[in-house]
Amino acid sequence: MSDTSKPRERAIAREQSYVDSAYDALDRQRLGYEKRLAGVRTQSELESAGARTERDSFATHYEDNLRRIRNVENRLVLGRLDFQDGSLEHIGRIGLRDEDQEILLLDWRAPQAEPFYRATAAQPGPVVRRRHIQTRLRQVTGIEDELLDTETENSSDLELTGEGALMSAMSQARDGKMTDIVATIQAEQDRIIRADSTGVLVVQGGPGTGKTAVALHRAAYLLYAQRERLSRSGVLVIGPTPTFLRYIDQVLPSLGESDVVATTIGGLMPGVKVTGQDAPLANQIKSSLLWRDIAGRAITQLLEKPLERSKSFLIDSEKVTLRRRDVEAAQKKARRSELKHNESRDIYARALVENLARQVATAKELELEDNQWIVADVAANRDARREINLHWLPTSPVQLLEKILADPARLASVAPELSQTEREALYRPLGSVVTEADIAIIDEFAEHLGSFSTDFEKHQREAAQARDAELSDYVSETMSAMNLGGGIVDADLLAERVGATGPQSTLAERASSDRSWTYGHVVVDEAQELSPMQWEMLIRRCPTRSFTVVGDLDQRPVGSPAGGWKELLGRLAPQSHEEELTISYRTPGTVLRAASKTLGEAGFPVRSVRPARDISGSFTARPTEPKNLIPSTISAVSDWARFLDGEYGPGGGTIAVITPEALTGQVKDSLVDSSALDQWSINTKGTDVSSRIHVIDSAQAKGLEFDVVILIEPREILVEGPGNLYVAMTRPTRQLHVIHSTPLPEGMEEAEN
Ligand SMILES: Nc1ncnc2c1ncn2[C@@H]1O[C@H](COP(=O)(O)OP(=O)(O)OP(=O)(O)O)[C@@H](O)[C@H]1O
Repeated sequence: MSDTSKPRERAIAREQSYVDSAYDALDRQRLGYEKRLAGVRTQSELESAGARTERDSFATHYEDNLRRIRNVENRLVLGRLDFQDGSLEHIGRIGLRDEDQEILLLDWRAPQAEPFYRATAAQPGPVVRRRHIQTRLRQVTGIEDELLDTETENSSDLELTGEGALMSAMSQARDGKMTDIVATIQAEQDRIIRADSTGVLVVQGGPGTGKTAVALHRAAYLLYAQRERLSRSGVLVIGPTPTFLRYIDQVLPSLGESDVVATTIGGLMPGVKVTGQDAPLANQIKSSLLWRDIAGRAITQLLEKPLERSKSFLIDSEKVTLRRRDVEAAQKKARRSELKHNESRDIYARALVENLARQVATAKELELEDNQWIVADVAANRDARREINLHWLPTSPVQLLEKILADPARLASVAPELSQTEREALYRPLGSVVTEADIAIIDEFAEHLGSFSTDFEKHQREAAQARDAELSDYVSETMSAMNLGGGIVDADLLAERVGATGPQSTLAERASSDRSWTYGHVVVDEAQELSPMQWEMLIRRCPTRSFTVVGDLDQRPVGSPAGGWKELLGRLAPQSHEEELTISYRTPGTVLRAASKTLGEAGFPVRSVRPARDISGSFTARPTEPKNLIPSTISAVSDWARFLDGEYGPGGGTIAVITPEALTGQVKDSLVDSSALDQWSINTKGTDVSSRIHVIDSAQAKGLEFDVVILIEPREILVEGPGNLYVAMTRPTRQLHVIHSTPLPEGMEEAEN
């Protein structure tokens, strides 16, 4: 670098050499793990199972680390803080040290990195300068400095930090995958990300205020700050739709974190797949906490029935009688055990088998204690077994729900609170598919029933538990012998990982396949939609009640629970406290104002949201004839795709056509068939988030964003629900274009003029 070069170029060159040394350190780590991995892999001639297990455990550990290093490669260095005393710190996606163990990069989550997100000109603390470093691949492409020791005016009244980097992040083309915001987290977001994890933190925020981003960065923060606790229990993330989960699935890995289970509410019961949908009334009834009482009644009335009349059998040529009072006594004994229904069945059955065996022994004038073969004969008698089973039926939760819903008389007897109309709304024949609202009920039933497994499965489970215990001792010895561990792995964890067979080797995979798994922390996105039953299910997943709950009450669909957050959270309310996010980083001001005006005019005023930026002309509307609705849509998609080509290069950016529910299929088919759109990929399956063009309804649009939204017939979407229209209008980052053959809703018309 010559002396004549400008100060900015010199600064970039200096940062480049720092960034180079950070990547050198990352490469050294990578090489180290690659070597060790190759080393354990070459130990192929291992005789004992223990030695093989040891090799596998280390291989898994090295592979995990290599994956983590690969994931943080992009934009490794985020920026730098200069302090009053002349010292400086570089902030990175992960912490790194050089060969002399000196800190090269501070992990963004370290307490010393906090001022990078929080220091302001008004409250700079010891910081004199904050520098954002922009990189592409391993190249520094720009720096942005904020001097905090001078009375510099913030260019907006929003107190945005790193405005240049933020504006550049916000105006990037969307590609169907959410990216992390670690370089540009804003102060109000950072306070939430680093908040204490005890209790229920509720984050209310309008569309685009970064609730999802904040919730995921908070998960990464907690995994860092409480590594010890959370690496054993994991974090559960609940999202609204499978498409949404795909949309966010890169964020945590890019922050170097993977011990997270991300699922929808419908995915929370291992082995139960949701393929159906309830009508609104059935959905509403299934949300009610009433099912907690129904569960108890269903079990006592349907599965633990009294014996109406005594039954006699011939066993070993002796006549024995199963009496009503003996069945009752056996049931009482089983209930006293306080085990769950399926699990206490052995106690019940053993009592009755013994009762009948005693009758046989008495008739034969034998001592039962000396003649245990009689017990075996009774247990093997088909008639006796059948009758005993009938009064304490082992059942799976799905079977129990099926049984209740398929039989109106049964439903009436276990749910007398429901009206005839409500019971009719719930009816469905045996063998029907499971819906999302069923899941929380199935979970409640499972809680009362306990595990339902065949004897073979029981035996397998016990054997696996014994194996895990042995393995844990073994790995612990090996670990101390090899000086491994330190921080994120411990003997039990490693043993669990190694001991698990087949693909179920990561904590996330094991947690998601175990209904009774309890997580260390639960993050709930789009939380405004959860029903009381669904909250109950989540409390079970995290009995310590450490939750981050993010959502927007204004985006509630019709039929969602009413009231504020306290009402919504039910039993979680006493532990909850609320924070608010107020600045939208997605939606241009013009579009936000149009949405707010439209909802206000329709009689559903929404909370105010301050836009971080505006794009003039970002809201447009075009009337059309009903017969031209589809051709107009096709030509709008084509026009806007070309517009995006011009803005971001060919194929850049995404377009969503958001339609009323009834039109989605027709519009999608027409777009797919249209030769005018041949050159662009259309998401036909629903989950293909990387397509350029999407045709969805407002429910499917939840949580997502697109460069351009083409909104069809907004008046009809308003009829579906004000929350639906609010969601649909606030998805674009660049342009909202409305096509309508019916008049625009009132506020929208004015906003357009
Ligand atoms: N600090 C930030 N820096 C850069 N981009 C940000 C920041 N905060 C949020 N964003 C971006 O703003 C967009 C909206 O964020 P996000 O989806 O988290 O909002 P949300 O509040 O969950 O929205 P909604 O309620 O509408 O689903 C995303 O593209 C996100 O990356």
